[in-house]
Amino acid sequence: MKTVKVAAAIIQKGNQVFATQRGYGDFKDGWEFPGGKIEPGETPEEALAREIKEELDTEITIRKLIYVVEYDYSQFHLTMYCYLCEVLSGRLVLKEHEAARWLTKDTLESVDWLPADIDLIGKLKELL
Ligand SMILES: Nc1nc2c([nH]c(=O)n2[C@H]2C[C@H](O)[C@@H](COP(=O)(O)OP(=O)(O)OP(=O)(O)O)O2)c(=O)[nH]1
Ligand SMILES: [Mg+2]
Repeated sequence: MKTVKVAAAIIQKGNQVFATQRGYGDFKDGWEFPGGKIEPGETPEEALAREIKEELDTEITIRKLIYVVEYDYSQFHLTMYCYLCEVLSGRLVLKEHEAARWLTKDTLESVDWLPADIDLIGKLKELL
């Protein structure tokens, strides 16, 4: 099966993290952490900075890798590097997503996460 490598940003502000709702494609309306596919020649961190600029018009500070998701979708295997980040500059403008929410430990499960994110959400609950 094909492996898709993705970098995702868990943008943290105090005890909250920034979740976004997909605005198009196969997983439309599902909730995720912003980010996207790592292109050939890019490090995961480079891909992440580029994706967050494209998707949210925001510069981030990437703090650390906190989790690597490995998940089998029917069409591909997903490897997703998840980084704790902070906003450096910019206003988190939704260029591609249809909605966004700041979630706390207590509201983390109030949105409909993509299937691959479920284990990560459990881990985040411990962390927040
Ligand atoms: N960004 C992101 N993608 C996720 C998450 N969970 C999850 O299963 N995915 C899947 C959905 C997609 O199949 C893939 C990442 O794709 P993406 O659509 O964000 O990639 P991209 O920004 O490069 O967009 P595109 O140009 O391919 O449309 O990973 C998540 O939390 N964040
Ligand atoms: Mg994306």
